[in-house]
Amino acid sequence: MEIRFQNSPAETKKMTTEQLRENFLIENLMQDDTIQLVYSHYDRVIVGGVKPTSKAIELPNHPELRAEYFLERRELGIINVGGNGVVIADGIEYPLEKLECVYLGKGTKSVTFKTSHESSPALFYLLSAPAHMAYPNTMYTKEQAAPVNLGDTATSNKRTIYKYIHLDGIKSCQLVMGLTVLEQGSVWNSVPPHTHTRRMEAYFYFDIPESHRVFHFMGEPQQTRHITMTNYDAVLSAPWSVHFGCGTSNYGFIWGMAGENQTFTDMDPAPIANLL
Ligand SMILES: O=C[C@H](O)[C@@H](O)CC(=O)C(=O)O
Ligand SMILES: [Zn+2]
Repeated sequence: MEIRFQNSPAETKKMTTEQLRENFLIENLMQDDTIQLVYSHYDRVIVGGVKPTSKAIELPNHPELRAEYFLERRELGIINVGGNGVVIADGIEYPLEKLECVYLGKGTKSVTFKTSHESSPALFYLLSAPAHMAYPNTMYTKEQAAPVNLGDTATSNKRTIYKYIHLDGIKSCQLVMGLTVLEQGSVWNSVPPHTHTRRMEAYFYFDIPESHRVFHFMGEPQQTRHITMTNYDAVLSAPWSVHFGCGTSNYGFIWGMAGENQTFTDMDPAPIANLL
């Protein structure tokens, strides 16, 4: 597990492209028969990826957690962006098709990931945050996520938001998690932009065609920077940072947050006309 400490706004505005990428970009999350984990000190969130192909993969413990097992004092959100797969939590199987989600609460001792068909591996994206009580392990399909249509083709941001873990969906201590899919011809996400200094956020981009890229914007609203994202890359958004992006094609992304509150609409607008 890689550990990433925090960066201040003052430090971040002096960073080169390479430094921005080293500190905020998370690459290579999906590698054959491995689990990849990155511990961010922004709200102590762990971002991960699991790609089981021929064998089952277990969620490991890590000495940095000083726990008996990974979820002893943590909760975990899992969304599959690949072929059909199964998450097994304390002996109970949760079959997950593409874009389905399972939440595992504090106290879940054993977690195993499996692919159903080796020819089309499951790709599990993980987001974990510290938890103070045990909410029940719960699975949701796309339909249960109450899809909401947002944006407009005129502004190239027509998209559908699926909310999985939030106040009116799967209950959690602090995780808020879901995904957004852009329609063909729509390329801008999360516009108009916002910050929420009460919560960090992480974006994980998927379904970006191989020869295309998403330019993910970050930084203080009057000190924006961008990070060029490839398919299956994630990016950390500091609580003080904007997070929005523009692709050279349409794509999808998983968003997830943890911090002071779980109110999805608790956002401070960063109006487009004020961005620098
Ligand atoms: O705080 C909320 C997050 O930034 C995302 O949910 C925004 C998003 O998915 C979108 O507008 O498409
Ligand atoms: Zn946000």
